[in-house]
Amino acid sequence: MNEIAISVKNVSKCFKKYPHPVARLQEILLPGKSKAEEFWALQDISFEVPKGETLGVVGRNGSGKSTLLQIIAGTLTPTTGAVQVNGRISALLELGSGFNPEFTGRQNVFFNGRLLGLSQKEIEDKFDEIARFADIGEFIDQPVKTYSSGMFVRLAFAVAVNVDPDILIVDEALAVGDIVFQHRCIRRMRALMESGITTLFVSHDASAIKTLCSSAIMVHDGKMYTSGSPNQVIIDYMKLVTELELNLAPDKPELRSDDLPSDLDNSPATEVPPEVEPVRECSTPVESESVIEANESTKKKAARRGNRKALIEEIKLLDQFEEYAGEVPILGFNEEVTLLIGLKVYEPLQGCIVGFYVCDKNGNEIIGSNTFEEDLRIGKLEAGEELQIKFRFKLPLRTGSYSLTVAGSENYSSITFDWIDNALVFQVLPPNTGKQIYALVDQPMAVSVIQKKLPVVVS
Ligand SMILES: Nc1ncnc2c1ncn2[C@@H]1O[C@H](COP(=O)(O)OP(=O)(O)OP(=O)(O)O)[C@@H](O)[C@H]1O
Repeated sequence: MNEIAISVKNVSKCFKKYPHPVARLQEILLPGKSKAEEFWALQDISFEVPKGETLGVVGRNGSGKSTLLQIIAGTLTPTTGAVQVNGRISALLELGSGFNPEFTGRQNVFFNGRLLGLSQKEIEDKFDEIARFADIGEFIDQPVKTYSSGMFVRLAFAVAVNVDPDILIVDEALAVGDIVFQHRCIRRMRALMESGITTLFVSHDASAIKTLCSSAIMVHDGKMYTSGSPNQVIIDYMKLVTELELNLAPDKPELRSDDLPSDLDNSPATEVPPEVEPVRECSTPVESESVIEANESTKKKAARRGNRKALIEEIKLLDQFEEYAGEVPILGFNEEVTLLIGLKVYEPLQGCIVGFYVCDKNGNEIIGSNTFEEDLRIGKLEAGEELQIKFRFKLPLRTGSYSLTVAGSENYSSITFDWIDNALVFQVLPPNTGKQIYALVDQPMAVSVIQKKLPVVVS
């Protein structure tokens, strides 16, 4: 069994909230007459992170993520519960926390290094690498109070990732630096993850969570809402966010497999749309056991959200001959396919936009578009109308299995009426030329070589 790097057991955190600052003083002077209100920022959170794993933490603003990370990093104590950490933690929690504003960047590197348990010699050995990574030039010898927020994060990140931590905790800090720096951070974090360190990564960036993390948790209103694969947690997160926007939020996460029809029962629709599964054409017999497995797993992971003013009632892939490709299509490399989306309107719409993504196993969006971007405008729609939309595109993809996300939103409000993740899974076969595809997508390309002959040496 994997060694556990972080164990969080039944952790809760209660803050006191005072109506005004004087109330805090009154509490000290007149104990027993406190006007403070208790606020539980975290309630009964438990999870474990095995050594070497990268755990993504997602949740809306104020859900308790920073509080949780600060408790794990040891800068806050839990009110109840326990945290056990095996290894040295380097945390990038709040911008500039741990930096003394009067010290120069150089002095802060040494100050922080010592706080993290490194010897003077160890920091001296690492200093050049830290300064190179931060890349803030002469500012390294200026007081950090003169830094821009970008410089701050550069130095903080450079220190955090170069002190040989066993556990790295990163809270959203990557969003502050410029794009070049963000890329450098991601590369460095990947290298650290591959070297076997344990990472906790808080971000609102779904694709960063999906690409960087091996698993994820979602905190909502201070409670553990869901946990699992990054892709599934992001799907649950997006579903909750949409439902909260539409005032449809459930108190608890819903089952994600067979309960799709009932997951929007509170919809304000006047003419109630039928309870539907995400539509797959089921009449064609499945071809093999692996196909059956793929279908079962699709069904388990499919997730649906939206206000149901219109519903996607048909999703089919057609092969290069425009023939139905089956429930779990197996398609050729670069095959031209047609995605057919059938829509039924249940309440009037001020026009709509329908789109799709082809996602890889981690949920990264590889191909996608929508009717608006393709210059196809769909005008006002009345209840009862039905539409069939076709996207035709090629699949220049690496061999493997992919899923389709299909969605529609109302034109002017941009409110989603139906969004189905993992609506359908399909396989892409290797190219029959024998060419090996290493990247996610293969582009046709021209290659040439100019070989310069070495001058003939006459002896
Ligand atoms: N020191 C504190 N005293 C009182 N309440 C606090 C304190 N720190 C945090 N809170 C409250 O606890 C809740 C959780 O805050 P936290 O910063 O952990 O959320 P978050 O998920 O990290 O949010 P964000 O994504 O905006 O950073 C919030 O309602 C916040 O106001």
